[in-house]
Amino acid sequence: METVSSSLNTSDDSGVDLSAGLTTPDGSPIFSASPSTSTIETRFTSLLDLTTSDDAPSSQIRKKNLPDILDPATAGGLVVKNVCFIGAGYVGVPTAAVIALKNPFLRVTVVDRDEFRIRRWNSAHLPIDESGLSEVVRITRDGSKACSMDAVEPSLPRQNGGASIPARRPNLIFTTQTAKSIAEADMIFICVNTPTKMTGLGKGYATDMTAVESVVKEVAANAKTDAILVEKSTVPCRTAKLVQDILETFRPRARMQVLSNPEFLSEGTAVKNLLYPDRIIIGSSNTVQGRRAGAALAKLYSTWVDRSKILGTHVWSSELAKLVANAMLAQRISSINSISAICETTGADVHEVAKSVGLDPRIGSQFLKAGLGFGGSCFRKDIGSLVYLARSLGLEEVAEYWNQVLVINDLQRSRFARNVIQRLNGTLVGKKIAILGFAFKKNTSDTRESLAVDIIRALLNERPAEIAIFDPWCSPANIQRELASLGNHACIKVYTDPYQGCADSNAILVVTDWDSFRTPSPADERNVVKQPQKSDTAAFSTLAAPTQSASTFTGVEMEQYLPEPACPENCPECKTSFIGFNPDEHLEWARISYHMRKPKLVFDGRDVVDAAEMERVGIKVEALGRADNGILLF
Ligand SMILES: NC(=O)C1=CN([C@@H]2O[C@H](COP(=O)(O)OP(=O)(O)OC[C@H]3O[C@@H](n4cnc5c(N)ncnc54)[C@H](O)[C@@H]3O)[C@@H](O)[C@H]2O)C=CC1
Ligand SMILES: O=C(O)[C@H]1O[C@H](OP(=O)(O)OP(=O)(O)OC[C@H]2O[C@@H](n3ccc(=O)[nH]c3=O)[C@H](O)[C@@H]2O)[C@H](O)[C@@H](O)[C@@H]1O
Repeated sequence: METVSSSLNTSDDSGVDLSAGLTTPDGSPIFSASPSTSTIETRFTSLLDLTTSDDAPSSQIRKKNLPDILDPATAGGLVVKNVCFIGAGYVGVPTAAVIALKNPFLRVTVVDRDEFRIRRWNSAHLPIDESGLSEVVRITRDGSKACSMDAVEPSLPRQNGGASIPARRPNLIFTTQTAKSIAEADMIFICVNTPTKMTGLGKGYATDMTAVESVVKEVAANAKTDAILVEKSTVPCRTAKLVQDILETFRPRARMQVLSNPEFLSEGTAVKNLLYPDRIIIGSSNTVQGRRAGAALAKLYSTWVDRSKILGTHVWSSELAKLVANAMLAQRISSINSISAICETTGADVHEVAKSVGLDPRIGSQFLKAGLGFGGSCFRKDIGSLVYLARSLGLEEVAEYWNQVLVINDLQRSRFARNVIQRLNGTLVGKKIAILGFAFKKNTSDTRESLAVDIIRALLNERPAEIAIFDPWCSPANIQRELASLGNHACIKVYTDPYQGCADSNAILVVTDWDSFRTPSPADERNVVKQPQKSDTAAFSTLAAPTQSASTFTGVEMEQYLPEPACPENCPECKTSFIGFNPDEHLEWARISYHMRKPKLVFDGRDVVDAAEMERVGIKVEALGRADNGILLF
């Protein structure tokens, strides 16, 4: 990596007293043996060894104000020209694409061992559906033409009085050439998956570090000696030590720095979250080199993120903060879901309770939506990781506290399935059950940790005639793949037409909160636009600091786009492109009701249908978190 001259003092410049002993805020030695630490598993014992010579614990940093990570004195002079993202998934690509967009002179390479995925990222058929992502990828991967601002968005503020958007060269590359891409990079982001271990030590809780370990070995073998390695994947606290140890083992003379820079985006709003982040956390070791590396990363973000939102922390704090953020969000969901069970038998309405509680600004309204529990690829595994960490430290009560979030989460689906079976007279034999929604939440086609799978598993035991699945956005192939864990069941069918899927069903289960399943209301009409707005695409091109108002998109073909890569003859994706129901349309519930069989029940697991409206079309609704109509107390 190129280094330009810097005023950086090589002695410690953080204002932190590094001579102090390794102590916690209460003065006790960090991670000192507690009565139960003898049970700490060996893997964590080695991770907990804090005695690296160039490092200081975060407790010492906490005693003084953190230095501004973008302070020129901290920043040093590292020049980053090439970055490499390893892992072309939900995190790797949106993050790489937005960094490429906002740093047009940076060369951004995304590598993945999955050739199919990379081929699709290089095609007109992107493998991940995210609002605004195809626009950003087209501009950064293909470059763009100069074009007039007026053609794009007359109301957007002009830069330098100019009325045109300059052309851009491509600066985002997708490839399977891992070794070459790593070798060229000044900074390498690890964005590979970190699922839960399914076998062996810590199974069901501990993080499976196989992919991270394999990537770090590739970095050790191929990277520049002073490359910066960034943990973007969500990893257990103290992974940076593990990474550093692997680097030192396989590349003893290298001087690579390891940073933690966790990602907080949510699927469905990834581009928006990346363009307007709440915060950027950059964890580094408490050394001159560590802070310098952190500052080099902070500089990439500072091209569009206000420096007040870029927080430098110690690397362990950064790693742990990501797990804690997810655990606390999930904890709110389990908290309100635990109340939904009480509501169902008392006559209270959990959604009214949540609204009443959330109006207290100290509590806030977000993540208080009761439903079937949280799905998706991260909450479960990240809480599992936290539980495992606590257990490994001998903190059984802490582990149990967080584990309870998972227990309540599973309970929601089993309560829901049990209610379905009971309301259908305790038997599903000869009955058709339709499932509306397979994605783990609306506005994504991600089927990982779908809530539907647990429900279907429970229903299958009752030998239904058919379980029909419809989702407006998930491809039938992905749904089938996700169902493979249930084994072969001829009664499960996946439909691309909701009306066919629901025809002849005795009951319909609403499993995903898609707006299209809602009974329309005037409020819905006002909120239908979820597509990209012209102004944001314009902001992409001008590199103007985006305004908060330009936070949605409208998917208009922009005149600065260059043609997308042409598909080969017989392109498999052109043939199999999934064209389902338009997610912006509302289901016609009257039409569905007409073709249903008695007792025409809808079990609403997501609070999306209005019981009175449904009653009008002949459907009875059983809503999670609301009293059964028969149990009203007054
Ligand atoms: N999905 C999300 O919304 C968020 C995920 N995260 C974290 O980011 C990490 C990645 O998650 P996703 O992007 O969802 O996963 P993903 O499964 O979509 O993508 C991971 C990619 O890494 C590739 N990969 C695995 N091992 C590789 C290797 N040795 N060499 C090259 N490529 C390799 C896989 O082929 C895959 O394409 C995880 O740690 C996750 O917890 C963090 C925030 C949000
Ligand atoms: O680490 C990650 O992977 C990400 O996990 C979540 O993002 P995501 O899983 O994409 O989706 P969320 O919007 O958080 O929803 C997760 C699940 O909780 C459910 N949920 C959410 C909110 C709520 O009030 N109630 C509720 O049941 C959703 O339906 C969904 O099944 C976090 O919100 C992100 O900040 C984080 O970066």
